[in-house]
Amino acid sequence: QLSEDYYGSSCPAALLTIRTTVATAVLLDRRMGASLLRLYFHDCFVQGCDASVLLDDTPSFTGEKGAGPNAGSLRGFEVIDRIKLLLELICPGTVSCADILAVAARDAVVHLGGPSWTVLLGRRDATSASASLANSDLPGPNSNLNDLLAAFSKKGLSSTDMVALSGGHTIGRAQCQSYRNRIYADTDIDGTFAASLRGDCPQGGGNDGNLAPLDASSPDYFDNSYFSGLLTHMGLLHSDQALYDGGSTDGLVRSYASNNDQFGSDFAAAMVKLGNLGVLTGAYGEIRVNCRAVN
Ligand code: HEM
Ligand SMILES: [Ca+2]
Repeated sequence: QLSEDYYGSSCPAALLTIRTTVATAVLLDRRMGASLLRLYFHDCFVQGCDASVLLDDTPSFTGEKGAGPNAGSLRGFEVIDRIKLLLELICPGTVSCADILAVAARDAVVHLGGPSWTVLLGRRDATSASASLANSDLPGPNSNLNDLLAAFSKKGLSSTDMVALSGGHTIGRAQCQSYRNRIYADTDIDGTFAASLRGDCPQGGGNDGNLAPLDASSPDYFDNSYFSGLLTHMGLLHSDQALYDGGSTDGLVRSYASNNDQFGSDFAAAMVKLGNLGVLTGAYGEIRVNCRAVN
């Protein structure tokens, strides 16, 4: 029941406002494109695409920001705040934070050279959040292929959707604590690649926050080189290499590595599916005035 032209008469400048704010943010910090894409994924996988991820903790409320996969790692909240501030000036109480996340993710991908797609609109914002669902439903970096397939299947997403969406790791960075296990314990990793990462990510601990690109060859450009990297055993996370490790998804990884258009169209289709998860419409939810707090 989402629709393309949802804000066509109520807030005709909404899409342009989001696009220009995202463009500015990405110009100032290329990584922000990746961070906005991840924010959308972490919203939609927990309670659905309802902006639950944006709610701040209060003395009487614990949201998702402190959950394991999010704490000290999710970025981009200030960009969403800036967009919301502008939209509240031009059409108060109209555009949901959940729709802002969905459009910003699309625009971020486009700005970094990736595919485009139509974002259906009309999501409303949750009045609750779930730290426990964030901990249980977001897959961790040490997941194996079965874990990944199960986590996506739980959301009604296919193995093709899972592999295509994992291609989101064609942009952005991960912290040492997310790939330490991979560079010391895994055997299906390129030796030179592993050695090059070890210096900044000591085995015994420390430097947990040091960053490495998820796609070593073009971390700020949205292309299929993430998949080429998997073919040479240069996936940064254990969960990345799990997609190409002798299992059922090897063939799809090879296809995406050799066909950027196929990756782009499957990624776009899967992003639309992701955007339909658990959406609140009609009388459910609200249009938050401030994305960090319920009205
Ligand atoms: C398949 C299961 C997935 C796992 C296990 C996973 C795990 C992770 C981890 C551990 C990080 C690094 C966090 C840190 O060290 O701070 C990360 C970063 C990232 N993830 Fe995923 N992720 C998955 C799927 C996705 C999907 C579906 C998308 C989007 C479509 C996505 C987009 C990103 C992006 C763009 C970054 C970099 C963010 C930045 O640089 O700020 N991930 N992911
Ligand atoms: Ca959510």
